[in-house]
Amino acid sequence: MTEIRVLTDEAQYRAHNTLFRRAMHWGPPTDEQWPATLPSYESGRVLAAFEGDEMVGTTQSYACAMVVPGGAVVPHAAVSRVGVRADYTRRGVLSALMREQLSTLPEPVATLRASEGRIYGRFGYGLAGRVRFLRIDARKAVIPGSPTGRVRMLDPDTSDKLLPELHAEVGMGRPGQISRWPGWWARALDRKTEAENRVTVVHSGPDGDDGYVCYKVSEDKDFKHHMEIQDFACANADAWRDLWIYLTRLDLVDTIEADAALDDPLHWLFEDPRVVYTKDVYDQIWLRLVDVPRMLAARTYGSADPVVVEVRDKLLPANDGCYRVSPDGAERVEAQPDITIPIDLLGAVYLGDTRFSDLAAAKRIEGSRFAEADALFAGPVAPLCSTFF
Ligand SMILES: CC(=O)SCCNC(=O)CCNC(=O)[C@H](O)C(C)(C)COP(=O)(O)OP(=O)(O)OC[C@H]1O[C@@H](n2cnc3c(N)ncnc32)[C@H](O)[C@@H]1OP(=O)(O)O
Repeated sequence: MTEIRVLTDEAQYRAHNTLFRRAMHWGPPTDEQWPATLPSYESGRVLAAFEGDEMVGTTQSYACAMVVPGGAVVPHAAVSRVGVRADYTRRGVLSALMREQLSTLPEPVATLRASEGRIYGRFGYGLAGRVRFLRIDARKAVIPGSPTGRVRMLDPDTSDKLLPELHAEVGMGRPGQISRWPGWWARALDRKTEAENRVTVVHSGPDGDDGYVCYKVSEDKDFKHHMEIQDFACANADAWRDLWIYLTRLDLVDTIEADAALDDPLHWLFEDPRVVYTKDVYDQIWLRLVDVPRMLAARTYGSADPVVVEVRDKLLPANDGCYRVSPDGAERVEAQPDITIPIDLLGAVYLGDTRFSDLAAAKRIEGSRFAEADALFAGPVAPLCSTFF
């Protein structure tokens, strides 16, 4: 009989971390890694599955906040470290963990990064945001014109102090972006394991600091230099352009690799748009609406005639019901539905990455008036989450 417990002390957290890491085929946390990992264990949010006294499965979540279409910021649970001991898989351990976690989360929405695409739909998570992985030919990347602001390089101590504050100001510009919690920063800024050889530069415009980029450059066996953009956030187009001017004018860099939103207009910066090559598009945000009435009311909607959407949610049946969505908002109603949609697919359309008409074409949902629903849920910009957890 699987029992789910809330873990409470450091020894249990370390066992949790070891189990999760083994499930991912990684070794246990080293003594060097552990001090920066411990702050990522938040009291009350760490669950483990037990068979008798043996820990056999893990999950946890971090409390933070997420931007929804229209710009509102709502409480959000970042779900992570899901793992089941290899000798206990396919016996319902993950299912028990997910049921317990979903029924006790205080936040109205949760997201996670999925190791595999077939796991989380059954628990109501839908693929809600994708990301492009770009490679830029830095030797040919010419941005005409001059920068408008100033870019300055930070020493590591200044960067450690400034970045959390600056990210909170400039890093929440798209639906799907999430705030960062202290345990996230503890790991990201840990110079022993993560931040070694990382460079941070900050952009300032007329109103002060308004963007930053963190990058690392490494050299391969053929003496080519490759830059990896690790973190990039800015509040406006001038900061964005100036930071890219800085990056592409750096000496001794052959290629630059970066993540970007599907609609990122980066190629338009360059004289030759082909210097930006999309290497891959992969799924990033898997989103679970935990409290559907609250989340439908939190976002804004485009212009179209109202549509009644019927939601079906086996795990959290309080969400079941019909919701009338219009440009003025969303409310629960007793009415004939135009569209019936399972909770995972409502998650998929929520941030605007996917359209109802695409799901209908794929025979994943039924109903009518998909064009109106598309117009209501469409957003001006594609979602993105630049915070890996
Ligand atoms: C957010 C993150 O942390 S992502 C990281 C997830 N972790 C990993 O990938 C680590 C390696 N894998 C594991 O630890 C485990 O196999 C897990 C967590 C993926 C699944 O745990 P299990 O306890 O085996 O899942 P459980 O037995 O509850 O299965 C539930 C259902 O999901 C299905 N399922 C589980 N894992 C997979 C998978 N990898 N691919 C396809 N289906 C899967 C099961 O077949 C089962 O289907 P059913 O309900 O139709 O019978």
